[in-house]
Amino acid sequence: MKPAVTYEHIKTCKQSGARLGKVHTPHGTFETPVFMPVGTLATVKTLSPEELKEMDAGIILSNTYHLWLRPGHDIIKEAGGLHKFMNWDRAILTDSGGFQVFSLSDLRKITEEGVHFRNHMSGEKLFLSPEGAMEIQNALGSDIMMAFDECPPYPASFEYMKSSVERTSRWAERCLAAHKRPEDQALFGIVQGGEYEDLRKQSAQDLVSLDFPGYAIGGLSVGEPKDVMNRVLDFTTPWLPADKPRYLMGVGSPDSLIDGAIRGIDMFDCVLPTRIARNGTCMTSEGRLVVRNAKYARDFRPLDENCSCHVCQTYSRAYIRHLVKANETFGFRLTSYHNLHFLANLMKQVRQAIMDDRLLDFKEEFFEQYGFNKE
Ligand SMILES: CC1(C)O[C@@H]2[C@@H](CO[C@@]3(CNc4nc5cc6c(=O)[nH]c(N)nc6cc5[nH]4)OC(C)(C)O[C@@H]23)O1
Ligand SMILES: [Zn+2]
Repeated sequence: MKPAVTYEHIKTCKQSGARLGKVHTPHGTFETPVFMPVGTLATVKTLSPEELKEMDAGIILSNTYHLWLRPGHDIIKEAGGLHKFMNWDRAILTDSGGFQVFSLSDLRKITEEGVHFRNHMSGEKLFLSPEGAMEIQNALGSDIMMAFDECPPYPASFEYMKSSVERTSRWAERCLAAHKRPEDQALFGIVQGGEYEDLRKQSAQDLVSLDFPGYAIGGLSVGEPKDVMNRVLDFTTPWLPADKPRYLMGVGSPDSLIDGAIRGIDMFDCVLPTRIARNGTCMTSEGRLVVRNAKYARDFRPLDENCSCHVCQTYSRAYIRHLVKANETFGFRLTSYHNLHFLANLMKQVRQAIMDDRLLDFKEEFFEQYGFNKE
């Protein structure tokens, strides 16, 4: 059977080893490396699908855990699936819920069967298993589904991490067995193992032996230093097949996106750009800009003088500062639009640098201008 999602390798950057590719899905093709805007509750907060198309977003992310609790996957199924429900006709990836349980709710108890926890809003006792996570994602109809995994807290002991990796591998098998629509929806495995090289290798080999159509690297962007993340990528990606997509979960700062692409990652997601936008912080080519600062009260320049987005062509820092200070929703729409456009444009520049075999040079130039080298 033809897999629902396939990876097409275009070229490898001679200077960095980064790869340029395309991912073909039942809802269209997107180029990689790609940053995926996060739409946890079936909306990329404050923005419309039309605005996301303006910035050429080819895939967005949503969450099993959140949509199961609210509005309920049965309602979304009745609506004809998540694409129809939210009027998004391009690709959707859904995370499986395991991580969200750990990052959102307390009173969690993990067993071989699955995870017992409380609804983070109502306190109601709930249970989620690999089979449950598959049923919900099959109902949502996402093009890419994630396996139900455990993302252990950082740091974790080797012993705990080893038993967790082995359970996550057993859960991955249960996910494959429970997945009802492999011809329409691709199920990606999630590699765990913390910062332990042999556990990352064991996790990757366990999952590759199950022949998933794509692989995520989980257990990162959970508070570890950036050099730890980069080291884990260096010794994990070589165990993943070159002809399948590689997805680094939860990563969205400009430096980590470039460093991840250099290490062979194709897909990224993070709430960072839209989360910081809602408190008035913007990503610009000269670094972060906190537009609510008083120094911008009479600054009539755009957020970013090097940005081609409609926000930067139309509105001033003074106006956006005024809106954000007044807690006006339009202000957060403008900062969110710009931040996502900024990352979409960054990934376009990364793809061009790979095409031109100069991603390491691009990294140097970008870091210099953005100010990372000063960090
Ligand atoms: C960077 C930034 C701003 O992103 C925020 C906040 C804290 O980090 C984030 C992002 N990091 C992140 N790591 C992940 C690991 C896994 C994983 O191992 N398995 C599965 N199924 N899903 C995952 C999703 C992940 N998201 O995770 C939450 C808690 C969702 O908020 C995000 O700091
Ligand atoms: Zn802009």
